[in-house]
Amino acid sequence: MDKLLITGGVRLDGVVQASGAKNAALPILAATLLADAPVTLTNVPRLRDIATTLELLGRMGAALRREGDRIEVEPRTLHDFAAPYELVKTMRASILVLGPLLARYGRADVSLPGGCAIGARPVNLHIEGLRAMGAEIAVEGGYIRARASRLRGARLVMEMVSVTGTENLMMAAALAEGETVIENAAREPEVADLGDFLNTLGARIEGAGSDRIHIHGVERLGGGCHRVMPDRIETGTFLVAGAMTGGRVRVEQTCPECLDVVVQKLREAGAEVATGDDWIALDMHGRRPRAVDLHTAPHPGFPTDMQAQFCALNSIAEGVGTVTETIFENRFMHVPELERMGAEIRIEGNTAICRGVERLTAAPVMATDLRASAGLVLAGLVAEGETLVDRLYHLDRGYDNIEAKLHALGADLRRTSGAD
Ligand SMILES: CC(=O)N[C@H]1[C@@H](OP(=O)(O)OP(=O)(O)OC[C@H]2O[C@@H](n3ccc(=O)[nH]c3=O)[C@H](O)[C@@H]2O)O[C@H](CO)[C@@H](O)[C@@H]1O
Ligand SMILES: C=C(OP(=O)(O)O)C(=O)O
Repeated sequence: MDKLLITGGVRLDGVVQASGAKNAALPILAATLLADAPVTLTNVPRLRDIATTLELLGRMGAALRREGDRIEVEPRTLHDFAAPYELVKTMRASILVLGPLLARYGRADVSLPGGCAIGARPVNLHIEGLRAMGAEIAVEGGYIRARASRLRGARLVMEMVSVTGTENLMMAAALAEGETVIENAAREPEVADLGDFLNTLGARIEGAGSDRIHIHGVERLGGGCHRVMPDRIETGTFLVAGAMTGGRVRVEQTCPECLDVVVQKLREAGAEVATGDDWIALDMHGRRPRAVDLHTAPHPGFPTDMQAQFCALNSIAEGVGTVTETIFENRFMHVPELERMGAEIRIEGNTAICRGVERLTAAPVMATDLRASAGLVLAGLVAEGETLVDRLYHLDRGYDNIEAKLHALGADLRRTSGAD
């Protein structure tokens, strides 16, 4: 099992290119199932979750070709309409094939994802929305078994803001008969990117990226080409790395307007941050960050996927900072590991109260989920000594070549196999 060995204490300095966004590429790959012609995607990140999605699409019968960051999908050879438990359990985003399969092929058997290390993660809103569009859905044996001759457009009012829920329903509605309106839709930029992709294939979607999405169902979707948007969470992670090490980091090929709140928090932490069309440059001028207070919220609020990284920042910052998690009930698994490195953090309900320490000390730590791993890597970058981050497969789900990118910024780290 791969581990990351990090020698802390280097002030990061340099330029890094953002990869394509995992959380845009996954729904877009699922949406290729709606098409009636080949689809080409570019800027697809090299991640374990992408490999899992390709395995899923391949098992269903899609023909796939991958070259670097480019993936071609021929969906017309599809013959199997199931997402089995063994794949869904490794990647919750598999639930995103539910809407496309049902809308395009009239049937889908998708394993229930269940919870994961960060919380319960229910999908009742996906099921209720599809039912409102006329689908017959049974939940049995751990599977969602959905059938529909043709979905009908409907007015869907989301009781909670759900990112994958909005995406599943938007994809299903693209091929439904008539009009669908999704109220209280998730406003994440990745939802907008999915809407743009579907419109490229011939869908008629307005308002994706706002809280009200209007979809005029069409008879068929054709092929097309789409460039996946940049990864705002990867971008934010590198910026926090710059801030924590007192360094200077410029992220290019990214999406500054998707990171407004994160940039605001970095400025509050004392960083000088400049932005351009597609770049963000952070300079911490060798200073120690100031602790920040934040609470996670659906976009445009502070992203839950950046919370662990800011816990790491607060752990070495000046002062006391509070991080309140409102999306998931159990997303503080990084806290006990940070404490093993000397962080002083107290959890009260859904808030982590952190009094920054002058320095962390290296320790072997264990990653429990994707962003927790990112938080521990960041802590390792500033800790005294050699930090060994175990269970790196979590990190590989969502960070494209992270060690090479950090290395380019001057970090001292290397991947080791379990045998080392
Ligand atoms: C709003 C939000 O920040 N969503 C995050 C969520 O997306 P993801 O799509 O995984 O989760 P949702 O957005 O659906 O969940 C948001 C909230 O709604 C609840 N819920 C969701 C669906 C449902 O059918 N019933 C229900 O009760 C969830 O328990 C959660 O508290 O995790 C992703 C991975 O960390 C993040 O990238 C997203 O930013
Ligand atoms: C937890 C994440 O992903 P997933 O929803 O695939 O578990 C994430 O992107 O931070």
